[in-house]
Amino acid sequence: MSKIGTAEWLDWKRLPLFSKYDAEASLVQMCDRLLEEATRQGSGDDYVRQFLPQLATELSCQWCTLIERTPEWETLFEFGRNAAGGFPSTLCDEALDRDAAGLCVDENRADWSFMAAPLGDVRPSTILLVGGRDLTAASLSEAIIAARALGYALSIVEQREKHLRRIKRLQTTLHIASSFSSARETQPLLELIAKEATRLLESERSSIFIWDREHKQVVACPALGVEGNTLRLPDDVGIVGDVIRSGKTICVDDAYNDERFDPSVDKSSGFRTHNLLCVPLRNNAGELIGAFEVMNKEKGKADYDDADAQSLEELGVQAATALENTREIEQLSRSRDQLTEQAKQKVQVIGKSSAITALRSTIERLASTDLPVLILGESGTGKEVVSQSLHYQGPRANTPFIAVNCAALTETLLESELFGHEKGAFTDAHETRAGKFELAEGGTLFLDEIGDMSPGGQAKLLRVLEQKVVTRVGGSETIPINVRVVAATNAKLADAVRDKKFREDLYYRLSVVTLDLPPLRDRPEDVILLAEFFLTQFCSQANRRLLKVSAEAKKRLQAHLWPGNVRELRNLMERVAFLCAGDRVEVEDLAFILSPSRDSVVDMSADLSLKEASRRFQQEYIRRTIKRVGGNMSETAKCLGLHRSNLYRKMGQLDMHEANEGADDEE
Ligand SMILES: Nc1ncnc2c1ncn2[C@@H]1O[C@H](COP(=O)(O)OP(=O)(O)OP(=O)(O)O)[C@@H](O)[C@H]1O
Repeated sequence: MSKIGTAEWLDWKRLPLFSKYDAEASLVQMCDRLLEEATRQGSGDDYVRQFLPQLATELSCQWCTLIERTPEWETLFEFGRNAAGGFPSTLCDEALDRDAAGLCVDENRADWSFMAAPLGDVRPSTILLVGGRDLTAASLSEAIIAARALGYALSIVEQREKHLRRIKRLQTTLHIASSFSSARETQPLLELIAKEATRLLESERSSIFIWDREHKQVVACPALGVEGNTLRLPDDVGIVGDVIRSGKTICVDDAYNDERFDPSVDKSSGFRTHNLLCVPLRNNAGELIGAFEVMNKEKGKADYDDADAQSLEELGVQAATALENTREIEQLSRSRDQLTEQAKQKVQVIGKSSAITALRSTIERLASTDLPVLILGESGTGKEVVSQSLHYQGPRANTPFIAVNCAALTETLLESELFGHEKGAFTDAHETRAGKFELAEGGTLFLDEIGDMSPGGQAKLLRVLEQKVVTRVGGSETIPINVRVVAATNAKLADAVRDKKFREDLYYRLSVVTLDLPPLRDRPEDVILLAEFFLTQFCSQANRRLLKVSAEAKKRLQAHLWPGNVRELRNLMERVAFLCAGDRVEVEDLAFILSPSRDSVVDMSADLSLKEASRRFQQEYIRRTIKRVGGNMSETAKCLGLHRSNLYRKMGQLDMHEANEGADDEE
């Protein structure tokens, strides 16, 4: 250490005024250039390295250095050689304490002096120290000006670098957030969050602790090194517990010397935490959902600081939002799977006849393909059930199944119904609406009663099937579609083709595979199976014990001709389930319902209003007509003097279930 004599001092406030002709004037110009350079330069320290030799010349000194007390004195920049060899620590300490520039002579070398000037409040622990042979107190004012200028220059660049670092981190956070948003599952997302936090915060490891309020626990995920990769801990223990309780960030520089630190996680994972940063994890609504922690800042980096905390908090907001999204997606897909499973259970093609057994195995084979299927059969034979079965047994099961009753739509409506329309495309088009093809995207579109489609409708449908794009009515944009089309009809479509009522090209496109459903009267062995299947469904709906069917009643059911096919049987079982008085279905229960004479009788015994009496009469009358014409709805409509779509509407108004089954998409 250098010995120094009595020092002379000058502080910033007592700096004399000087004119542009004074010696200091050129130094002021140098400082001006220094500040300009620092402002221009984005980062780096070239401007200081260039300034020190110029300053040495200006002050006529041989050694020029910037040193910082941390609390030991450390050299930041240096130019020239300290010929005295020693270091005037007393002068430097005093310069900082007094906030004044000081000059003293080295006691071992009378020809060598030191001059120390503090850089001021912007760099409170740094000083400019110079050494040389010809230093005099006259240079103190120059040293103090140069030191101040250096302080401002360093702080300008420091601030700039801080801002640049912040911008870079924000950019990285944004980039990371976009990778979070594409995650669909929680577990891989948690691993991604941990990986990105580790990288962004230059750390060794990161963990997310999800707060399970109900069980007063936090769940560490991923808990690296822990068996099963998850770890549950009480929510009031350790640093994480403190963060959860206070909702505030905690930074720890020496974990094992911090009494809040709980080493049990280290014990379970075999990891050794040195320092850590733990921030509260909040969702978009600001609710605390856990804590987010990074551990062991990379070697060679400073400890975690406020900028790190800010970055981790910001990343935490993105992580929490993404986690909530994946949870919602998972919940939705779970309930979607449940709904699909329920739908699958409901859609069963019941029967043990050889025709139905063969049909089931054909459905199984066709379900995995995208082949267009045409289902033929009398009304009520199960065409829609078969089409649903094709859908739910195949890879499209989780996607929409949309049914359209082509007979229930007029030609003008059909187009907008199938292909959608733009707002204002026609008088009633108040809003833009997607068509059934769009709604069925990825899934199956069931075109029921295809035989009743108008020629114009057939032409448009053919175009869509060929080009696999739809254009909304009134729109110009073509929308690509990926939809499996299954069509059905109770008409003799081949005859309609021969009679030129149905386009041949469309017929061949739709009927790549044809399934012909036999009427119920041709498969009496299925009747009891179906009756019991429906009875189970309706008894549970009616909240009553399952009804047994007596042997006599079974015989009666099998003897019936079932003009309305399975639908008729189903409706009968519905009425039985609700009306049967005993625990067993006896032949009398069926005789009452199946008897042709009773079929036409409307119970007028109760005190009915005229409106209710006529409603019941209409129901009965329509039912009777349907029965009379063998369940053919077009025929029924004709007999009743109604348009087919008006018949469906009427039946809907009369709460007749047959209407829903027959005209799902009735306008
Ligand atoms: N094999 C079957 N197994 C189970 N239920 C069936 C079967 N066949 C028909 N059904 C039931 O009978 C009713 C009528 O069937 P569906 O609507 O599929 O007939 P459809 O041939 O499409 O009639 P329509 O030609 O009048 O539209 C439905 O409730 C359906 O669930």
